[in-house]
Amino acid sequence: MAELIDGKQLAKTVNAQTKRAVTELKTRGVNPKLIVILVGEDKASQIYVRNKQRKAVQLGIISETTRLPEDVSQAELLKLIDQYNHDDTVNGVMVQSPLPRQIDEAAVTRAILPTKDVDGFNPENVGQLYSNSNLNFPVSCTPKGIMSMLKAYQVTLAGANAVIVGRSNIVGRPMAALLLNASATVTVVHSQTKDMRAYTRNADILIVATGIAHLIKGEDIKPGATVIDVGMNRDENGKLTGDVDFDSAEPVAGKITPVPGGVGPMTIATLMQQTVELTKWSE
Ligand SMILES: Nc1nc2c(c(=O)[nH]1)N[C@@H](CN(C=O)c1ccc(C(=O)N[C@@H](CCC(=O)O)C(=O)O)cc1)CN2
Ligand SMILES: [Mg+2]
Repeated sequence: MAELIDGKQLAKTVNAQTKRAVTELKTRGVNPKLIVILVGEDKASQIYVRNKQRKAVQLGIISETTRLPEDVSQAELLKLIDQYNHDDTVNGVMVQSPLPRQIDEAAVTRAILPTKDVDGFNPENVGQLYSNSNLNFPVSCTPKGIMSMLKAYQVTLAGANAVIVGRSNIVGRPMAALLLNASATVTVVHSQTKDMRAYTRNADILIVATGIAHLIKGEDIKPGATVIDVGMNRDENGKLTGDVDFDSAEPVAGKITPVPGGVGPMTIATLMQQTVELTKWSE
C-alpha cells in the first residue's frame, strides 16, 4: 500500500511556521496584510475565500475580503486593484478564480502589481519562474505547495520522469516550470495528447489536474510512483473526489495524496506563507 502524503498535517506545520514569522514581523511593527477579491456568487469560491480569511486571522495576518457583484465591469475591478496597488499597508492581492464572462482574466493578472501578486499569476512573475530566476518572486500557490509536499516526503526530483496531466495557468504550467527548475524530466499531457496513458504509465511523479473525476486509475500508474491528485470534483451525492481513482491507485503507487486532505490545505497554507514572504521582500 502506498504511503499517504498528508497535506492536512503538513499544512499545520507550514501554518505554525507562518504564525511564528508573523509574530516576529509584528514585534518590529510590520503587519502583513492580504486582500482577497471575490467576484460573483460561485458557491465553491465563497467557501475557499471564507477559509482563506479564517486562516489568515488565525495566523495573525490582517485580511480583508472584498465582494463584488456578478455583473461588475472590468473597469471597476481594475480600478479596485489599482487602489490596492497604491495602498502601502497592503502586501498581497488576489482575485478568486473563476471570474464571470465579462472579465478578461489575463488583464486582471497583468493589473496586480508583481510585488503584491500573491497568486503569482502576473506574467512578470510567470516569466521569472520560467527563466529559473534567482530573484525572489511569488509562484502559483497550488504547485508551490505541491513542491513543499514532495520535499517533505523526500521525493527525488532530479532526473525523475515527471508527468503532469493538465495545462492550466494555475496548476499545470507553473508545475512544469517548478519541476524543470528542480531538474526533473517534465512532460505535460492534455486533452489533445495521443495515448495519454503511455506517458502516465512511465511517470515516477504523476501530477493530475484536469477536473475529470477518476480519470487516472491504478492501471495507468507505474508501480511505486508518487501520485499527486489536484482534482476537486463533487459526485452526485456532493462527496468530494479527485481526478485519481484512489481505491485502484493506492495499491500501485509508492506515495499518494488523498482528496480531501491533500493538495487543498497546502494551497491555503502556501498562500499565507507567500503573503509573509511578499511582506518581507518589500521591507
Ligand atoms: N485566484 C485563485 N483562484 C483559485 C485558486 C488559486 O490558487 N488562486 N485555487 C482554486 C481554489 N482554491 C483556492 O483558491 C482552493 C480550493 C480548495 C482548497 C481546499 O482546501 N480543499 C479541501 C476540500 C474543501 C472542500 O471540502 O470543498 C481539500 O482538498 O481538502 C483550497 C483552496 C481555484 N481558484
Ligand atoms: Mg503592512
